[in-house]
Amino acid sequence: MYDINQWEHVFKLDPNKEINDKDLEDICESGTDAIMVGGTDGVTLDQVLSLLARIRRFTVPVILEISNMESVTPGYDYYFVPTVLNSADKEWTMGMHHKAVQQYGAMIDWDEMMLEGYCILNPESKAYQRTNCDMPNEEEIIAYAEMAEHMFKLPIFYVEYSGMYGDAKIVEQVSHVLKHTLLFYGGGIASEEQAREMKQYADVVVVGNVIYENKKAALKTVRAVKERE
Ligand SMILES: CC(C)=CCC/C(C)=C/CC/C(C)=C/CC/C(C)=C/CC/C(C)=C/CC/C(C)=C/CC/C(C)=C/COP(=O)(O)OP(=O)(O)O
Ligand SMILES: O=P(O)(O)OC[C@@H](O)CO
Ligand SMILES: [Mg+2]
Repeated sequence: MYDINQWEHVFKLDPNKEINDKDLEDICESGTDAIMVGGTDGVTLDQVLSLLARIRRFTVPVILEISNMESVTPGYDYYFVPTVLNSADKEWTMGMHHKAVQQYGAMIDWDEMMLEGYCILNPESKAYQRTNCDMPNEEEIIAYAEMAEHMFKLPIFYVEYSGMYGDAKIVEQVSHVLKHTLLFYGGGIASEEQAREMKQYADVVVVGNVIYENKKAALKTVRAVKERE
């Protein structure tokens, strides 16, 4: 299913982490709507190519979430490009993007590329620290979501708690101000209950680390999200 508007569940695989063939097969055949390949650090072209070749044995759509230009390669179904809205540095909102477009603009298929407006809310996460984020309060988070929807018209607003289960009330508030922009939630989902709770408000729930820590629990999140009325 290649229509992102229909997606509800995505597994995120970190190219910088090992996964054996059986686990990869179970994840790809789980009924998830897509596999996203991405991580904050240590992402190399070799890892990104190798995961792509292994995931391609299955029919699930596969997305590269770009974290650096060195590891971009053709062959993915979609390219998701993060722009970190609560970063204090222009570099992470549009600076790297500006350079990338100057260098690779002619090669970009714009229909395959989607910008994700990230709001990173876990100060302990690598992504928060790497991109020099500021911690927004509730009103500021809502304002970022409104900007994503009405000013920048981004296809995706991503409430990111990478590594930590987040505040469902915030996700609920954000859901009220988004109509066209899809709401992605990711961070710390390790059980069916958590997946179900965040799915009440998010269009798409993203499940990452638990794949490597407890595959059985990870697989159950797919059913939890999809069973919901
Ligand atoms: C060859 C070909 C097909 C070319 C075309 C490709 C294409 C579509 C190019 C687009 C050009 C473009 C605009 C590129 C953007 C350039 C770029 C590098 C932008 C910066 C992106 C960015 C802000 C990265 C920062 C890191 C970040 C926010 C990553 C998001 C993923 C994330 C939060 C992962 C969480 O993992 P982590 O925190 O590491 O968790 P662990 O602790 O578990 O690892
Ligand atoms: O790894 P976890 O904490 O599940 O987070 C998923 C994803 O939002 C990370 O970018
Ligand atoms: Mg991770």
